[in-house]
Amino acid sequence: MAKVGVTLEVGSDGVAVITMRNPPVNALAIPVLDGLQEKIGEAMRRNDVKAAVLIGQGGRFSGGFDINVFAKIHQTGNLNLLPNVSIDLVVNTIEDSKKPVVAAVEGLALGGGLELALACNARIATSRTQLGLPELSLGVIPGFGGTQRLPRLVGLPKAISMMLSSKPIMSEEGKSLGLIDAIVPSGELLKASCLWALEIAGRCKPWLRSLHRTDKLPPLSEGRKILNNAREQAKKTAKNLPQHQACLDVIEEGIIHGGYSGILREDKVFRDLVLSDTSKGLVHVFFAQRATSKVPNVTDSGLKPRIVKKVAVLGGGLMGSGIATALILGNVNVVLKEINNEYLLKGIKIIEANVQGLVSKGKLTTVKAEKALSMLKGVLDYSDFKDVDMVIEAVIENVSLKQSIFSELEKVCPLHCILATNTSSIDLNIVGAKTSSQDRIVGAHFFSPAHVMPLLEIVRTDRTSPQAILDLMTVGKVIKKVPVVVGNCVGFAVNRAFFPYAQGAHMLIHLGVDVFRVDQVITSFGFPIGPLQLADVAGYGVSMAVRKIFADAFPDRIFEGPLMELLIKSGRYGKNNGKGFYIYEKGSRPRPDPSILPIVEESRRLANIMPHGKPLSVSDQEILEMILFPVVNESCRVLDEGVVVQASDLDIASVLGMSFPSYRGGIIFWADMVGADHIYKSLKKWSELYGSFYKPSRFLEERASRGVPLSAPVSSSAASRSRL
Ligand SMILES: C[C@H](O)CC(=O)SCCNC(=O)CCNC(=O)[C@H](O)C(C)(C)COP(=O)(O)OP(=O)(O)OC[C@H]1O[C@@H](n2cnc3c(N)ncnc32)[C@H](O)[C@@H]1OP(=O)(O)O
Repeated sequence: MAKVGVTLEVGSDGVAVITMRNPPVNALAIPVLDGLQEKIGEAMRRNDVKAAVLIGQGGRFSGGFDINVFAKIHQTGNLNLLPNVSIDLVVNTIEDSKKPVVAAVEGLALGGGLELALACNARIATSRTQLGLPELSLGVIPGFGGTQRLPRLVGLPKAISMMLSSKPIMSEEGKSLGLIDAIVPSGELLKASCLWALEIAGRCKPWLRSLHRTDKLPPLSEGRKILNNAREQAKKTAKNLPQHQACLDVIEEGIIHGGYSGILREDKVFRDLVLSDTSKGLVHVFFAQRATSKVPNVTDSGLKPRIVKKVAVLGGGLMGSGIATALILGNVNVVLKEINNEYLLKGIKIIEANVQGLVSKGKLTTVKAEKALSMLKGVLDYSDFKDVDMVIEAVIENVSLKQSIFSELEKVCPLHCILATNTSSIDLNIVGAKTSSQDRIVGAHFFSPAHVMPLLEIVRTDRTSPQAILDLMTVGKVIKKVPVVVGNCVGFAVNRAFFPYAQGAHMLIHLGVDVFRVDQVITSFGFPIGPLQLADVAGYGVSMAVRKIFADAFPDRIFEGPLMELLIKSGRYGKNNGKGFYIYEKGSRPRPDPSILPIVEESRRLANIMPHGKPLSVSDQEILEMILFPVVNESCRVLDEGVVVQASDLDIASVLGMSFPSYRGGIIFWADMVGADHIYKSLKKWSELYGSFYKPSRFLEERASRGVPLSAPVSSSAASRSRL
């Protein structure tokens, strides 16, 4: 039996059981869709069939249309690869069939998977089954009729919220909304669904066609009001994303002109959106994120991850407490060690506040919060370290302190214990220099706030064992992070690639560009905050320390304007002391602080880099490029040195660690969309005008001259320099 396809089996009760098979999630690949057309058609023609049940193999109904098809269309531009499903299969073959079809839904029904179920005459589900239409998160809208049938089953407001948020609901909620007809235990799903289908055929249960229903739809004027509110909301929350407004327009079409008309419009808009840059970026991110789980010589080496039950966190500062919070929320026992009672209590308080914050936002129940906090133990010595499986050190960035901690850890922890450090800047070989456990030493670089930011950069040296990496990757996944394995270098992948980000902003300010315009351009591009507000949030002390590290490592390409020093001298440290580029007041959005301008003027005067002493006149596009192209340039060096396994890892790291807009696909994907040639020529021009900060890297120059995308794998000679 082929691994991918559809089977039909007719039972003695006269019910045809039609099973979709495409492990692991029964994605609706073309052979599955063809198989459905064929087998459902056959069931409708056969005289021994009274009704049909649609089910997915292996406890999962379907994860939706095969996203690989989108990727193929993005590569080729060939829209003909999209099958005609919405009318031929979903309306004509399923919904308008002469015999009832019931969906037996287990595990998950997402996207096209749920849309098939919506077209069936009833839906029977197991408990805790995920139901959702996440298409907008891929830059498209539902394309198998979901925009029309979901509002008709659950009502307009709920349908809009499910589609615009892309978040699934559970079958229990689906039952209360009328999306699901009954919830049954897993072992009884097929039997109950067959019975339901027979009862519809026998007219003991209503024979409902979702597209024909209107009972849950509001009157036209109310519907328009709901849609207009959603449009206004989406303008704020989904800036730059065409699929949100398009989805609302398509829903409206169906409310005004009827479901079938809505289906036709949906099909057209769906096809237009598949080719949008947004869809290209988001589909790339979907696969890139999954590709981070495949690390050569680690995940393919046959090793099994060991269970990590207990982790010690050293240091209860902001990072240590955030890491401890993430661990206890993931059901991992944590021992938090500090050097004195005062610091320990401070750390525990931060953790409690982190957990409480999630409860207040409705993201965690009180019961789960209590359970999480019960997994935390504060200590002042190493006696509890004798049975820990992993230690994550998160003390201040001080080489000799870290070295002495690691040599101590080697003595007090069991032999299998992984010794991880959260350093963001110190070479791991130096951290572990005074131990003989280099194989167990690994970087666990979390991003602040560690219990919120999804990226976990796992830093390996040439001596870190594959087992230690695999175990840390597994812990990362348990605590719902996305682990990206990177090589050991100054700043690792993310901070290294983005070190020119703040400096690019400072360069522009000193060239005479308005401070707040810089942030505005960057937020219009899609970052949540600009580089100057980011400096406020991180604190100027941190910015100065980071700049020093990079200035030492890469003196040839650093821009050091005097602005930060002047700000600190005038008593400004950023958001922490309430004095930054912006004014921060509780309950309102940060406002630009005009009192910063004389300091900026003074800094410009001291730096004296404005051409002919006059402020540079630039467009918003140039501002964007003068900040992001240097980041692309440094990213090229990261690729050239083999710091990441593949270019797409840097995309994911930039999205999850730096909040680069996901719909632009990540830093390298975006750069390839812009074109290496344009980036190279721009940097070259600016390097001649403004100095070596902009000097194009060898890698960029080579790719641009050969017309090879930056994302293409590095050559074998470069791969031999890999740090992985
Ligand atoms: C016309 C329609 O309206 C359009 C659509 O239906 S678009 C598709 C809508 N569906 C989605 O967006 C769901 C996408 N998938 C997911 O969110 C998650 O994979 C999931 C919740 C289904 C399962 O998650 P999880 O168990 O963690 O497994 P995960 O690692 O993500 O996926 C397992 C494998 O299935 C693949 N996969 C999952 N959904 C897929 C899909 N819809 N198409 C193709 N492959 C898919 C993944 O790429 C991964 O492959 P890999 O092992 O080779 O890396």
